[in-house]
Amino acid sequence: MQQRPSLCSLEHCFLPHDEYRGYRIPANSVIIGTHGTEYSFSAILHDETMYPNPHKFDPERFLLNGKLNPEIRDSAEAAFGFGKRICPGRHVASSTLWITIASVLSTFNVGKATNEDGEVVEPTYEYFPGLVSSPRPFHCSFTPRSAQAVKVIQSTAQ
Ligand code: HEM
Repeated sequence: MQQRPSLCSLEHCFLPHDEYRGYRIPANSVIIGTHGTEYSFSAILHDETMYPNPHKFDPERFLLNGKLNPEIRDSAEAAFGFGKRICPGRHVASSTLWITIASVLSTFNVGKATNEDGEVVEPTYEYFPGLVSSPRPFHCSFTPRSAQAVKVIQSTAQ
């Protein structure tokens, strides 16, 4: 089974015993924040009360009249962890994702793949299982947006 390695550590060992909202946490318990898993509807990022139909790819759920909807929790509030062990790479990660996605979308039309008969191939939306999951490979289509975009893309090839 193929699984990408992760830079980040999610699990923490709780040294003294403690109590949180009436739940007893014995000493040395392993604590893992439930950010989200591909099978879960209760994890923070798949909370149906906050994100209806949480497994649907639906970026518009974060928008209201073309702007960020303040009623919808920003997923970055949970995706990078919490408290003193929050991900120290979160600003690098967010900026890198932003510039990478913006660069791709400014130069390519991204869409579903077609087969040899010209029929649209629906993506599978399947994930590798695991604590940190990633999508299984799927076919899609990248088409340069213009002749100018082709020049920009070619200028980046070494
Ligand atoms: C989208 C990309 C990333 C996501 C979603 C992510 C998410 C996380 C999460 C959930 C944790 C655990 C926080 C906790 O226990 O509360 C974590 C920890 C960590 N991350 Fe990231 N991370 C990302 C990128 C990066 C990058 C680019 C770096 C380094 C350049 C990095 C370095 C670390 C380190 C060193 C820790 C352990 C921090 C500690 O235990 O004190 N991460 N990350």
